[in-house]
Amino acid sequence: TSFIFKEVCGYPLSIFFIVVNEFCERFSYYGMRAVLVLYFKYFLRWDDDLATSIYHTFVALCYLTPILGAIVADSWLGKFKTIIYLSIVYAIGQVAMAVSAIHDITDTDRDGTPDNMTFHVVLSMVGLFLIALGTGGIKPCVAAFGGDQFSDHQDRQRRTFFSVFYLCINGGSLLSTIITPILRAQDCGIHSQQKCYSLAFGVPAALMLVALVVFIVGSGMYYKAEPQGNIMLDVCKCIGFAIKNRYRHRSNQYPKRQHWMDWAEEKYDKLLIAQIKMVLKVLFLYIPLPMFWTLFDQKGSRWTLQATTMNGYFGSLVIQPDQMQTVNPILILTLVPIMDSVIYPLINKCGLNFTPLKRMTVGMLLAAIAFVCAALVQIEIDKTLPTFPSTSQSQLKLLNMGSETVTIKIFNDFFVLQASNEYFTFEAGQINISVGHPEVRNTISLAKGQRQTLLIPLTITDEWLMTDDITSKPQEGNNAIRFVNGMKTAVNVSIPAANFGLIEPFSYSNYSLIKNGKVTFTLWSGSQSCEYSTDFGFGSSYTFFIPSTLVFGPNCQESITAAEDIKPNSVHMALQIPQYFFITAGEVMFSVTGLEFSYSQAPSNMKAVLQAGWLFTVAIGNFIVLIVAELAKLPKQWAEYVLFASLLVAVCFIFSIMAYFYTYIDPAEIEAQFKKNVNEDDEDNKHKLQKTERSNGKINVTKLSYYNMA
Ligand SMILES: CC(C)C[C@H](NC(=O)[C@@H](N)Cc1ccccc1)C(=O)O
Repeated sequence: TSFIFKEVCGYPLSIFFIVVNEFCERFSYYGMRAVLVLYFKYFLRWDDDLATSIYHTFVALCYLTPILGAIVADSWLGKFKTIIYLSIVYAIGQVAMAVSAIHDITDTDRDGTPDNMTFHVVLSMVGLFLIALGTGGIKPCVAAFGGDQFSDHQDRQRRTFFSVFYLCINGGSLLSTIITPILRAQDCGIHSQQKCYSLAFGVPAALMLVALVVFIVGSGMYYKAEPQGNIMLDVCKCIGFAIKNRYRHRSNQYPKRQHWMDWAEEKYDKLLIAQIKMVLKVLFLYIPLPMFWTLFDQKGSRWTLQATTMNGYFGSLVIQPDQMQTVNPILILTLVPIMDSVIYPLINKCGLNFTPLKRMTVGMLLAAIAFVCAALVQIEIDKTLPTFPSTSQSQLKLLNMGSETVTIKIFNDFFVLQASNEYFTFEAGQINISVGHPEVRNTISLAKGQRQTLLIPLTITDEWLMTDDITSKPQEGNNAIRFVNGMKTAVNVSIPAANFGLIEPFSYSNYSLIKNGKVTFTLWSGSQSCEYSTDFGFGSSYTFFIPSTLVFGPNCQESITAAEDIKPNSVHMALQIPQYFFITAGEVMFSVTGLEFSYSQAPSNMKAVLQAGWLFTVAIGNFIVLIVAELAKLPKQWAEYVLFASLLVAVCFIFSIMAYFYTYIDPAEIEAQFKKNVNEDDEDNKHKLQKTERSNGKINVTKLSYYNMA
């Protein structure tokens, strides 16, 4: 097809539209993905399990649909039309998501909650399906279409294009993962104000429309390779025939052929057979690759959970656990240019031939190192975690509600205390406790696997109270807070974000979860009030004791005491930076290189198919996470990290052997030779034909017997 070819600094101008399109599309995808789980949980009101499994199913689907997109592009519509049509599907999906998040549509009683949840669920599921189809479908086409814009001699420019392409992916995703959570946190609505998920989905929808428009604007400048018929069907038929024919001629009387695909020669074109051999060689090499993605994609799950047990204060800035993920695109934006302009040229200067497959091997090793770092950080975190009772044990803490210290005897140990900050561990069952002079004895029952606090009343002869305490670290960096009222009157405790309710005399409240930062509690007793302020870190639990001697007035800061049930997270989130650094350096070497490798090694009519094969390794990697995590169930998280690192090192070893035997090819060159062969149909020339292969990244000329050209 005809097109206007314009070049800027040696690069086709058309790629400008392609990279801008990718930037907007990735903004749209990652922006929507960033708030998806919260939308499931808080808007659709699904539980954590359902929300997580639908989320992962959606992500997996996004990496399975590239196969569909590639088949449509390579065999029917061509990449250009496939991108346009599927982008429209994609944009409709994003708009459906935005509409599904407008609570006012079904909020007939105007109480702020949707009244017909089925409408919202169905619309959002349809939306997600369309998005998965769209994003997955266009993904292999956009990268391959970009690669198509370069001519055969523009190898260096094409490599740079793939790096810039990767930068755009990460620029778009970085911006959107910062922006959409902010949009979600706004209040909006017609009849009542609710969290603005519709805006958080609406902006990605708008960006997808921008992506589509930008892509269409560049239309006249693209080189559009024509689709060459239903290539996938031909490939399947050809492979099927080769297998059948080989089986039919299994007896020793038939001479062996060099490659099992050569058994298709009777019926199929030699060029097609050669192209299938090229693709199969690369696909075989892909077998170990999903393991890299298995580790890589745990950034969003395991590493984020790890961050929830860490301290996120960076000076006055507080980083939320899920925000740590933005370190990845930030590092990509810095590492890709450094690698391309400093590290790789430096390695070249040292005379080392750092081939794509060697880069990918190093990338895998770096990812394994990242997991070793994650294990080391986990060991540090584990040291700071509380030791909870085993299933046969119980832990007990004492809180004296009186103003005088009392002597307490448990078995033969004496304690003189107001309150004990530490838990004492016992075998579960009954224990005898004596308190004060004259001694008041009591037998208390300790529950198995529980933490409890014994509240010793003001008058020790009164009934003793036992509270059930928290037995796990509060999730997502929250702090679990409760109050014990030692006063003779009921007290109401509140903060803007939570109300502990009315706490009866000599009684206690339930735990409430509150965020980190400075919190001011207001205590009310009748018309009297006072304020108590304190600072919270991440993941702590406190029992605040209101003594009988408390005087209501401007403040009650001095009187209230805090017992630390669980210490705040003390290992700093900055310690995750090394693991992010290694996984991202690994990603640059593995993923950016792999993207380009998949393009350069694919025959012209199967470029998108190999891109889809590459993305398929991502989908398999995600499934492995689910399977290994489910099967291994290691008691210690650090051990699971070490297991994943070891698996990747083992896989990397296998991959390096496979890579050693891989011969780089130039598909365009081979195809050209074939075509020349057919055109000339000259016996003499045929014998002269030699195969141009790239061995260890350098072009060398060898016999082309493998591809059976002669
Ligand atoms: C997995 C994909 C093949 C590669 C690519 N992803 C990335 O480049 C990630 N670094 C982007 C990212 C952004 C924010 C949080 C985590 C990851 C892609 O999406 O095409």
